[in-house]
Amino acid sequence: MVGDRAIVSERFIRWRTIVLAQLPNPITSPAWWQLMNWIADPIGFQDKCSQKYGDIFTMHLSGIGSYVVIGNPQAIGEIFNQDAKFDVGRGNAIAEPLVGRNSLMLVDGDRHRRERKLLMPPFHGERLQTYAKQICLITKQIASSWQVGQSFVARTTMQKISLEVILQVVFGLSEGERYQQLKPLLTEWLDMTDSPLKSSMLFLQFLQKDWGAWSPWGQMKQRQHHVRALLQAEIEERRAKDIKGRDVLSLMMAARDENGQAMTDEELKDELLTILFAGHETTATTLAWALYQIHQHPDVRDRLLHELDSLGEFAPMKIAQLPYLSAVCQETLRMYPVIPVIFPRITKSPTKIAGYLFEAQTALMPSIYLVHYREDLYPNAKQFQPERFLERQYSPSEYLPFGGGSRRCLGYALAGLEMKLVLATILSKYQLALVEDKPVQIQRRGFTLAPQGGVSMVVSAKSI
Ligand code: HEM
Repeated sequence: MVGDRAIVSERFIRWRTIVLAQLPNPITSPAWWQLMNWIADPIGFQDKCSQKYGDIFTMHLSGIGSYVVIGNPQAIGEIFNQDAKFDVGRGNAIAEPLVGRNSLMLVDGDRHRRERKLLMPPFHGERLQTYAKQICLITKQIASSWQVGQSFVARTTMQKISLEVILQVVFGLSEGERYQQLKPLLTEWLDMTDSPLKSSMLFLQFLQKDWGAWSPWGQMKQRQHHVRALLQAEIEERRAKDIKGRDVLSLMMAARDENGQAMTDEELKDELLTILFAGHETTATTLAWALYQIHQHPDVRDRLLHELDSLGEFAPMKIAQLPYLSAVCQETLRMYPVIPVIFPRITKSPTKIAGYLFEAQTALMPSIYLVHYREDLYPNAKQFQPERFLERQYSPSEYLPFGGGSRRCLGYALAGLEMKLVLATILSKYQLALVEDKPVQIQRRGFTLAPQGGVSMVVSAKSI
């Protein structure tokens, strides 16, 4: 028996070696070790691998699969330019337990094009202007409880703001019993993966066992069930009362595809959860990093305040156009990609990228982190220098915080607007300071990367 097992495992190792040998620069450490590193420290792991193997290498994550990690902008440009040659949705199956199988993130081909067409309008163009005032108001309301001398955790407060934005702007909920139930429930649900250890249940299938309310996965499923039931009740009530709001859910319910088909209730719920997961933590975390960097650099803060003052009035859409504020947000997104890699692109047929011919079914994973820290593109890449975005234009494959091609983040315009308006509202009313002088480290939080400890801040002064 032992001999049989040895032969089988030897065959497996030989097979894996052949498969990996066809992919560029395979990492040689065991697959389980690579998975542990990927979960615990995806940034340090990528740093070490790129130093050893260059800007294109292959990692093998035990139980998940092999990925060709790409930190080379030319190669990424080739991928973006050949969108139709790749599937993306099926590579995101890992997110299905959270967002549901109809999620935009999980579908491909015509289905993806249809869903994107239905979902795009509420997040772009004039629609955005209607959300601007709401975002400023939400920020003012949440910050109004701050007292001088009071400390707070920036990420937690930014999460309150971004959750409220999603609830009001997307779900159309700002009061009532359903809103009161959903708010704490969503926070508890999202906080279930707030450390690398807790995040491992998203990556390790053997932890995804529902053994009732005492098991972490059981609790996860229970909360999900509860959230979905509340969303279903909201959809049914709106339909029964023919309520037509200006929020994204109302627009989604009214949208029809080219065949006159509306979205089903399951699709509506899956897309709401997709927007919640994709849009809320990402924006909150980036805002926390922005506050951290702005308060580490008094010159940046002074220049921002000067720019805001020069406007005279507090006009949201003018704020959104301010060049230095925009550069501060861009530099924050460069240094702290909340999602370190974009969605894997899976070749549908043999495809040539960067001189390599990849067989069908190869997963290519462009790395935002590796590109954003290239010294040839961003000199002194470890330093926060917003000016670089005023001095130079970067191509879509050199600067990709929101991914690219046909899968580019659906909410990039909303996220950009929200970041600028929240920062402008807070900076013009409050003087804040960092509680600690030491550097804040990056830590995994679910599928995202966040500041360890969340960035502790204190309110030093308020202006009326
Ligand atoms: C700072 C905030 C945000 C960052 C850094 C971010 C980043 C990203 C990235 C890197 C992708 C993958 C794109 C690719 O593979 O090419 C993505 C996809 C996506 N994002 Fe965002 N995002 C943010 C905010 C938002 C917001 C506010 C929403 C919704 C309102 C949103 C909704 C989505 C959706 C639905 C997708 C999937 C798109 C598709 O598959 O077609 N994101 N995002």
